[in-house]
Amino acid sequence: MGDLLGVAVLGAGHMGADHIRRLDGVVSGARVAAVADPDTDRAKEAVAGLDGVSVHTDPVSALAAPGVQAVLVASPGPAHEDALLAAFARGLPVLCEKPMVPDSTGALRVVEAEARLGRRLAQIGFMRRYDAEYRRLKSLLDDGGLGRPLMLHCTHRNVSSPPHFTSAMLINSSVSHEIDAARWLLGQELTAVTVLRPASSAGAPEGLIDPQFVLFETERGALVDVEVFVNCGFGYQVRCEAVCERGSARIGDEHTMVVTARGGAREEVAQDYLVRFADAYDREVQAWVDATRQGRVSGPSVWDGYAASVVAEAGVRALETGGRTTVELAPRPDLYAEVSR
Ligand SMILES: NC(=O)c1ccc[n+]([C@@H]2O[C@H](COP(=O)([O-])OP(=O)(O)OC[C@H]3O[C@@H](n4cnc5c(N)ncnc54)[C@H](O)[C@@H]3O)[C@@H](O)[C@H]2O)c1
Ligand SMILES: O[C@H]1[C@H](O)[C@@H](O)[C@H](O)[C@@H](O)[C@H]1O
Repeated sequence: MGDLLGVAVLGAGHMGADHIRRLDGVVSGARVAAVADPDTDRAKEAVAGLDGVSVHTDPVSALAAPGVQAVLVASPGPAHEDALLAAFARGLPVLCEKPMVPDSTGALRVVEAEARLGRRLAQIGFMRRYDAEYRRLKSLLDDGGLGRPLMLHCTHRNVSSPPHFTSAMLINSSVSHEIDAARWLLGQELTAVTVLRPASSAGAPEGLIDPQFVLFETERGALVDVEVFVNCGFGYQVRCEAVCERGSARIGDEHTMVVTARGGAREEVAQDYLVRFADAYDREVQAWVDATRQGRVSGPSVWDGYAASVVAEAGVRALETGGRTTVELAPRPDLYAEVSR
Protein backbone atom coordinates (compact mmCIF):
# COMPACT_ATOMS: atom_id res chain seq x y z
CA MET A 1 0.00 0.00 0.00
CA GLY A 2 2.87 2.32 0.87
CA ASP A 3 3.87 2.99 -2.74
CA LEU A 4 0.35 3.63 -3.91
CA LEU A 5 -0.92 7.20 -4.27
CA GLY A 6 -3.47 7.72 -1.47
CA VAL A 7 -6.52 9.52 -2.89
CA ALA A 8 -9.36 11.27 -1.05
CA VAL A 9 -12.55 11.14 -3.13
CA LEU A 10 -14.98 13.99 -2.41
CA GLY A 11 -18.53 13.04 -3.40
CA ALA A 12 -19.63 9.42 -3.63
CA GLY A 13 -22.58 9.81 -6.01
CA HIS A 14 -22.87 8.51 -9.55
CA MET A 15 -19.48 9.73 -10.71
CA GLY A 16 -17.62 9.50 -7.40
CA ALA A 17 -18.61 5.86 -6.89
CA ASP A 18 -17.47 5.04 -10.41
CA HIS A 19 -14.11 6.75 -9.82
CA ILE A 20 -13.72 4.84 -6.54
CA ARG A 21 -14.28 1.57 -8.42
CA ARG A 22 -11.77 2.71 -11.04
CA LEU A 23 -9.10 3.77 -8.52
CA ASP A 24 -9.49 0.51 -6.65
CA GLY A 25 -9.70 -1.96 -9.52
CA VAL A 26 -8.83 -0.46 -12.90
CA VAL A 27 -5.97 2.02 -12.73
CA SER A 28 -2.59 1.12 -11.31
CA GLY A 29 -0.58 3.05 -8.74
CA ALA A 30 -3.37 4.43 -6.56
CA ARG A 31 -5.67 3.52 -3.72
CA VAL A 32 -8.67 5.18 -2.10
CA ALA A 33 -7.51 6.51 1.28
CA ALA A 34 -10.56 8.58 2.28
CA VAL A 35 -14.04 9.42 1.06
CA ALA A 36 -16.28 12.36 1.98
CA ASP A 37 -19.99 12.78 1.36
CA PRO A 38 -22.64 14.46 3.51
CA ASP A 39 -24.66 11.32 2.80
CA THR A 40 -22.72 8.86 4.97
CA ASP A 41 -24.64 5.82 3.78
CA ARG A 42 -23.72 6.60 0.20
CA ALA A 43 -20.06 7.08 1.13
CA LYS A 44 -19.97 3.79 3.06
CA GLU A 45 -21.65 1.93 0.24
CA ALA A 46 -19.17 3.29 -2.32
CA VAL A 47 -16.18 1.98 -0.35
CA ALA A 48 -17.75 -1.25 0.93
CA GLY A 49 -15.17 -4.03 0.73
CA LEU A 50 -12.17 -1.66 0.46
CA ASP A 51 -9.57 -1.71 3.23
CA GLY A 52 -8.05 1.29 4.99
CA VAL A 53 -10.51 3.95 3.81
CA SER A 54 -11.71 6.59 6.28
CA VAL A 55 -15.25 7.88 5.78
CA HIS A 56 -16.10 11.56 6.40
CA THR A 57 -19.07 13.88 6.07
CA ASP A 58 -16.81 16.94 5.87
CA PRO A 59 -14.52 17.21 2.80
CA VAL A 60 -11.88 19.18 4.71
CA SER A 61 -11.46 16.41 7.27
CA ALA A 62 -11.03 13.90 4.42
CA LEU A 63 -8.15 16.00 3.03
CA ALA A 64 -6.46 15.88 6.44
CA ALA A 65 -6.96 12.10 6.86
CA PRO A 66 -3.93 9.81 7.22
CA GLY A 67 -2.48 8.60 3.92
CA VAL A 68 -4.11 11.26 1.73
CA GLN A 69 -1.69 12.55 -0.93
CA ALA A 70 -4.09 13.67 -3.68
CA VAL A 71 -7.76 14.54 -4.18
CA LEU A 72 -10.43 13.56 -6.68
CA VAL A 73 -13.38 15.98 -6.60
CA ALA A 74 -16.69 14.45 -7.68
CA SER A 75 -19.12 16.55 -5.63
CA PRO A 76 -21.68 18.77 -7.42
CA GLY A 77 -20.22 21.74 -9.35
CA PRO A 78 -21.13 24.44 -6.78
CA ALA A 79 -18.99 22.61 -4.14
CA HIS A 80 -15.87 22.49 -6.35
CA GLU A 81 -14.42 25.93 -5.54
CA ASP A 82 -14.15 25.22 -1.80
CA ALA A 83 -12.71 21.77 -2.50
CA LEU A 84 -10.08 23.10 -4.92
CA LEU A 85 -9.04 25.94 -2.61
CA ALA A 86 -8.80 23.56 0.35
CA ALA A 87 -6.62 21.17 -1.69
CA PHE A 88 -4.39 24.05 -2.86
CA ALA A 89 -4.01 25.24 0.76
CA ARG A 90 -2.56 21.80 1.59
CA GLY A 91 -0.48 21.56 -1.59
CA LEU A 92 -2.46 18.48 -2.71
CA PRO A 93 -2.72 17.59 -6.43
CA VAL A 94 -6.33 17.44 -7.62
CA LEU A 95 -8.40 15.87 -10.36
CA CYS A 96 -11.64 17.90 -10.40
CA GLU A 97 -14.73 16.83 -12.30
CA LYS A 98 -16.27 19.28 -14.75
CA PRO A 99 -17.62 21.92 -14.53
CA MET A 100 -14.55 23.16 -12.62
CA VAL A 101 -16.63 25.90 -10.96
CA PRO A 102 -19.93 26.78 -12.65
CA ASP A 103 -19.78 30.53 -11.93
CA SER A 104 -16.98 32.39 -13.64
CA THR A 105 -16.15 34.66 -10.68
CA GLY A 106 -15.51 31.60 -8.53
CA ALA A 107 -13.60 29.98 -11.39
CA LEU A 108 -11.35 33.04 -11.62
CA ARG A 109 -10.67 32.84 -7.87
CA VAL A 110 -9.39 29.29 -8.47
CA VAL A 111 -7.16 30.49 -11.35
CA GLU A 112 -5.76 33.25 -9.14
CA ALA A 113 -5.18 30.88 -6.22
CA GLU A 114 -3.24 28.40 -8.38
CA ALA A 115 -1.33 31.21 -10.09
CA ARG A 116 -0.30 32.50 -6.63
CA LEU A 117 1.13 29.05 -5.88
CA GLY A 118 3.21 29.45 -9.05
CA ARG A 119 2.72 25.83 -10.11
CA ARG A 120 -0.12 23.74 -11.44
CA LEU A 121 -1.85 21.41 -8.98
CA ALA A 122 -5.14 20.66 -10.73
CA GLN A 123 -6.28 18.68 -13.75
CA ILE A 124 -9.91 19.27 -14.82
CA GLY A 125 -12.10 16.29 -15.76
CA PHE A 126 -12.80 17.02 -19.42
CA MET A 127 -12.43 13.33 -20.25
CA ARG A 128 -13.18 13.62 -23.96
CA ARG A 129 -9.55 14.66 -24.43
CA TYR A 130 -8.71 11.05 -23.44
CA ASP A 131 -11.28 9.38 -25.74
CA ALA A 132 -9.68 7.44 -28.60
CA GLU A 133 -11.98 8.91 -31.27
CA TYR A 134 -11.50 12.49 -30.11
CA ARG A 135 -7.73 11.96 -30.01
CA ARG A 136 -7.72 10.68 -33.59
CA LEU A 137 -9.72 13.70 -34.71
CA LYS A 138 -7.33 16.02 -32.86
CA SER A 139 -4.28 14.40 -34.53
CA LEU A 140 -5.92 14.68 -37.93
CA LEU A 141 -6.69 18.36 -37.47
CA ASP A 142 -3.21 19.09 -36.07
CA ASP A 143 -1.65 17.24 -39.02
CA GLY A 144 -3.24 19.83 -41.31
CA GLY A 145 -3.84 17.51 -44.27
CA LEU A 146 -7.53 18.46 -44.49
CA GLY A 147 -6.70 22.17 -44.35
CA ARG A 148 -8.05 24.74 -41.93
CA PRO A 149 -11.10 23.65 -39.86
CA LEU A 150 -14.07 25.84 -40.77
CA MET A 151 -16.88 24.32 -38.72
CA LEU A 152 -17.61 21.73 -36.04
CA HIS A 153 -21.08 20.17 -36.01
CA CYS A 154 -21.71 18.54 -32.63
CA THR A 155 -24.50 16.41 -31.21
CA HIS A 156 -24.85 15.78 -27.45
CA ARG A 157 -27.82 13.61 -26.46
CA ASN A 158 -28.64 12.01 -23.12
CA VAL A 159 -31.44 9.50 -22.56
CA SER A 160 -32.80 11.54 -19.64
CA SER A 161 -31.67 14.26 -17.26
CA PRO A 162 -31.48 13.93 -13.46
CA PRO A 163 -34.35 15.55 -11.46
CA HIS A 164 -32.33 18.62 -10.42
CA PHE A 165 -31.34 19.48 -14.02
CA THR A 166 -32.13 23.08 -15.12
CA SER A 167 -32.26 24.73 -18.56
CA ALA A 168 -28.96 26.49 -17.72
CA MET A 169 -27.33 23.13 -16.97
CA LEU A 170 -27.84 21.98 -20.56
CA ILE A 171 -25.17 24.58 -21.27
CA ASN A 172 -22.99 24.77 -18.14
CA SER A 173 -22.97 21.04 -17.40
CA SER A 174 -23.64 19.22 -20.71
CA VAL A 175 -22.30 21.64 -23.36
CA SER A 176 -19.28 22.39 -21.12
CA HIS A 177 -17.81 19.26 -22.75
CA GLU A 178 -18.26 20.66 -26.29
CA ILE A 179 -16.87 24.02 -25.14
CA ASP A 180 -13.70 22.34 -23.94
CA ALA A 181 -13.49 19.93 -26.88
CA ALA A 182 -13.91 22.76 -29.40
CA ARG A 183 -11.21 24.91 -27.73
CA TRP A 184 -8.88 21.89 -27.64
CA LEU A 185 -9.58 20.57 -31.15
CA LEU A 186 -9.31 23.99 -32.79
CA GLY A 187 -6.66 25.49 -30.47
CA GLN A 188 -8.76 28.66 -30.31
CA GLU A 189 -10.81 30.53 -27.75
CA LEU A 190 -14.57 30.81 -28.25
CA THR A 191 -15.56 34.46 -28.55
CA ALA A 192 -19.36 34.64 -28.86
CA VAL A 193 -22.42 32.45 -28.37
CA THR A 194 -26.04 32.40 -29.53
CA VAL A 195 -28.65 29.91 -28.30
CA LEU A 196 -31.79 29.00 -30.23
CA ARG A 197 -34.71 27.10 -28.72
CA PRO A 198 -36.59 24.62 -30.85
CA ALA A 199 -40.02 23.70 -29.42
CA SER A 200 -39.28 21.65 -26.28
CA SER A 201 -39.78 17.92 -26.46
CA ALA A 202 -42.87 16.41 -24.85
CA GLY A 203 -40.38 14.01 -23.24
CA ALA A 204 -38.66 16.83 -21.31
CA PRO A 205 -39.72 17.61 -17.72
CA GLU A 206 -42.18 20.52 -17.40
CA GLY A 207 -40.36 23.87 -17.80
CA LEU A 208 -37.05 22.46 -19.05
CA ILE A 209 -35.89 24.03 -22.33
CA ASP A 210 -34.77 20.86 -24.06
CA PRO A 211 -33.43 20.54 -26.74
CA GLN A 212 -31.32 23.66 -27.36
CA PHE A 213 -29.22 24.66 -30.35
CA VAL A 214 -26.02 26.46 -29.39
CA LEU A 215 -23.78 28.31 -31.84
CA PHE A 216 -20.26 29.41 -30.92
CA GLU A 217 -17.92 31.71 -32.84
CA THR A 218 -14.16 31.39 -32.44
CA GLU A 219 -11.30 33.88 -32.46
CA ARG A 220 -10.16 32.90 -35.97
CA GLY A 221 -13.60 32.73 -37.56
CA ALA A 222 -14.66 29.08 -37.22
CA LEU A 223 -18.22 28.18 -36.18
CA VAL A 224 -19.20 25.43 -33.74
CA ASP A 225 -22.81 24.28 -33.49
CA VAL A 226 -24.15 21.97 -30.80
CA GLU A 227 -27.50 20.21 -30.66
CA VAL A 228 -27.94 19.42 -26.97
CA PHE A 229 -30.91 17.21 -26.08
CA VAL A 230 -30.81 15.71 -22.62
CA ASN A 231 -34.16 13.89 -22.59
CA CYS A 232 -34.07 12.33 -26.03
CA GLY A 233 -35.15 8.98 -24.58
CA PHE A 234 -33.30 6.82 -27.08
CA GLY A 235 -29.57 6.87 -26.43
CA TYR A 236 -26.39 8.53 -25.21
CA GLN A 237 -25.03 9.97 -28.44
CA VAL A 238 -22.04 12.28 -28.74
CA ARG A 239 -20.87 13.12 -32.24
CA CYS A 240 -18.58 15.66 -33.79
CA GLU A 241 -17.91 16.40 -37.44
CA ALA A 242 -15.08 18.73 -38.41
CA VAL A 243 -15.52 20.39 -41.78
CA CYS A 244 -12.20 21.61 -43.16
CA GLU A 245 -11.09 23.33 -46.37
CA ARG A 246 -10.23 20.06 -48.12
CA GLY A 247 -12.28 17.39 -46.35
CA SER A 248 -14.32 16.48 -43.34
CA ALA A 249 -13.99 13.97 -40.48
CA ARG A 250 -16.71 12.65 -38.20
CA ILE A 251 -16.51 10.78 -34.90
CA GLY A 252 -19.14 9.29 -32.62
CA ASP A 253 -21.12 7.15 -35.04
CA GLU A 254 -21.94 4.04 -33.07
CA HIS A 255 -19.36 1.31 -33.72
CA THR A 256 -20.84 -1.50 -31.75
CA MET A 257 -22.38 -4.91 -31.99
CA VAL A 258 -24.91 -5.36 -34.79
CA VAL A 259 -27.50 -8.02 -34.02
CA THR A 260 -29.34 -9.50 -37.00
CA ALA A 261 -32.49 -11.50 -36.32
CA ARG A 262 -35.95 -12.07 -37.73
CA GLY A 263 -35.22 -10.29 -41.00
CA GLY A 264 -33.82 -7.12 -39.46
CA ALA A 265 -30.59 -5.74 -38.00
CA ARG A 266 -30.26 -3.88 -34.71
CA GLU A 267 -27.25 -1.84 -33.61
CA GLU A 268 -26.77 -1.29 -29.89
CA VAL A 269 -26.63 2.32 -28.71
CA ALA A 270 -24.98 3.27 -25.37
CA GLN A 271 -27.48 4.56 -22.83
CA ASP A 272 -25.05 6.29 -20.51
CA TYR A 273 -21.79 8.27 -20.43
CA LEU A 274 -20.27 5.66 -18.12
CA VAL A 275 -20.53 3.21 -21.03
CA ARG A 276 -19.74 5.52 -23.95
CA PHE A 277 -16.73 7.12 -22.25
CA ALA A 278 -15.60 4.20 -20.04
CA ASP A 279 -12.17 3.99 -21.69
CA ALA A 280 -11.75 7.76 -21.63
CA TYR A 281 -12.39 7.94 -17.86
CA ASP A 282 -9.92 5.07 -17.31
CA ARG A 283 -7.22 6.81 -19.36
CA GLU A 284 -7.94 10.18 -17.75
CA VAL A 285 -7.57 8.86 -14.20
CA GLN A 286 -4.53 6.73 -15.08
CA ALA A 287 -2.83 9.75 -16.68
CA TRP A 288 -3.56 11.79 -13.55
CA VAL A 289 -2.23 9.10 -11.20
CA ASP A 290 0.92 8.61 -13.30
CA ALA A 291 1.66 12.32 -13.56
CA THR A 292 0.97 12.89 -9.86
CA ARG A 293 3.31 10.09 -8.82
CA GLN A 294 5.99 11.68 -11.00
CA GLY A 295 5.36 15.11 -9.46
CA ARG A 296 3.87 16.49 -12.70
CA VAL A 297 0.47 17.91 -13.67
CA SER A 298 -0.89 17.42 -17.17
CA GLY A 299 -4.23 17.50 -19.02
CA PRO A 300 -6.90 20.19 -19.03
CA SER A 301 -5.86 23.04 -16.76
CA VAL A 302 -7.60 25.37 -14.35
CA TRP A 303 -7.41 27.97 -17.16
CA ASP A 304 -9.32 25.58 -19.42
CA GLY A 305 -11.87 25.12 -16.62
CA TYR A 306 -12.17 28.90 -16.20
CA ALA A 307 -12.54 29.53 -19.95
CA ALA A 308 -15.28 26.88 -20.13
CA SER A 309 -17.13 28.58 -17.22
CA VAL A 310 -16.97 32.02 -18.86
CA VAL A 311 -18.18 30.68 -22.22
CA ALA A 312 -20.95 28.66 -20.55
CA GLU A 313 -22.05 31.69 -18.53
CA ALA A 314 -22.25 33.72 -21.76
CA GLY A 315 -24.27 30.82 -23.19
CA VAL A 316 -26.74 30.91 -20.30
CA ARG A 317 -27.14 34.69 -20.82
CA ALA A 318 -27.69 34.08 -24.54
CA LEU A 319 -30.34 31.48 -23.69
CA GLU A 320 -32.12 33.94 -21.39
CA THR A 321 -31.95 36.98 -23.70
CA GLY A 322 -32.18 35.29 -27.08
CA GLY A 323 -29.27 37.50 -28.23
CA ARG A 324 -25.70 36.93 -29.38
CA THR A 325 -23.44 37.24 -26.33
CA THR A 326 -19.73 37.92 -26.45
CA VAL A 327 -17.19 36.20 -24.23
CA GLU A 328 -14.72 38.25 -22.17
CA LEU A 329 -11.84 36.35 -20.57
CA ALA A 330 -9.61 37.82 -17.85
CA PRO A 331 -5.89 38.19 -18.70
CA ARG A 332 -4.28 34.75 -18.75
CA PRO A 333 -1.59 34.22 -16.08
CA ASP A 334 1.82 33.14 -17.42
CA LEU A 335 1.38 29.77 -15.69
CA TYR A 336 -1.02 28.64 -18.43
CA ALA A 337 -0.33 27.91 -22.07
CA GLU A 338 -2.99 29.21 -24.47
CA VAL A 339 -5.30 26.19 -24.63
CA SER A 340 -3.51 23.31 -22.93
CA ARG A 341 -2.87 20.20 -25.01
N1 LIG B 1 -17.17 13.82 -16.79
C1 LIG B 1 -18.40 13.40 -16.93
O1 LIG B 1 -18.81 12.91 -17.97
C2 LIG B 1 -19.35 13.50 -15.77
C3 LIG B 1 -20.46 12.66 -15.70
C4 LIG B 1 -21.32 12.82 -14.62
C5 LIG B 1 -21.08 13.78 -13.66
N2 LIG B 1 -19.98 14.55 -13.79
C6 LIG B 1 -19.68 15.57 -12.79
O2 LIG B 1 -19.35 14.92 -11.56
C7 LIG B 1 -19.83 15.70 -10.48
C8 LIG B 1 -20.77 14.83 -9.64
O3 LIG B 1 -21.86 14.43 -10.43
P1 LIG B 1 -22.74 13.14 -10.07
O4 LIG B 1 -23.54 12.84 -11.29
O5 LIG B 1 -21.89 12.10 -9.47
O6 LIG B 1 -23.71 13.76 -8.95
P2 LIG B 1 -24.48 12.96 -7.80
O7 LIG B 1 -25.56 13.87 -7.37
O8 LIG B 1 -24.79 11.57 -8.24
O9 LIG B 1 -23.39 12.85 -6.63
C9 LIG B 1 -22.85 13.95 -5.96
C10 LIG B 1 -22.53 13.50 -4.53
O10 LIG B 1 -21.80 14.55 -3.89
C11 LIG B 1 -22.30 14.64 -2.55
N3 LIG B 1 -21.97 15.99 -2.07
C12 LIG B 1 -22.75 17.10 -2.04
N4 LIG B 1 -22.03 18.14 -1.55
C13 LIG B 1 -20.79 17.66 -1.25
C14 LIG B 1 -19.60 18.25 -0.72
N5 LIG B 1 -19.54 19.54 -0.41
N6 LIG B 1 -18.52 17.46 -0.57
C15 LIG B 1 -18.55 16.14 -0.88
N7 LIG B 1 -19.66 15.54 -1.40
C16 LIG B 1 -20.75 16.30 -1.59
C17 LIG B 1 -23.77 14.32 -2.66
O11 LIG B 1 -24.31 13.91 -1.40
C18 LIG B 1 -23.75 13.20 -3.69
O12 LIG B 1 -23.61 11.94 -3.09
C19 LIG B 1 -20.48 16.93 -11.09
O13 LIG B 1 -19.53 17.96 -11.15
C20 LIG B 1 -20.84 16.48 -12.49
O14 LIG B 1 -20.91 17.54 -13.43
C21 LIG B 1 -19.11 14.43 -14.79
O1 LIG C 1 -22.83 15.66 -15.92
C1 LIG C 1 -23.14 14.95 -17.09
C2 LIG C 1 -21.87 14.52 -17.78
O2 LIG C 1 -20.98 15.55 -17.90
C3 LIG C 1 -22.12 13.84 -19.12
O3 LIG C 1 -20.90 13.57 -19.78
C4 LIG C 1 -23.02 14.68 -20.02
O4 LIG C 1 -23.33 13.97 -21.18
C5 LIG C 1 -24.29 15.08 -19.30
O5 LIG C 1 -25.08 15.86 -20.16
C6 LIG C 1 -24.00 15.81 -18.01
O6 LIG C 1 -25.19 16.12 -17.37
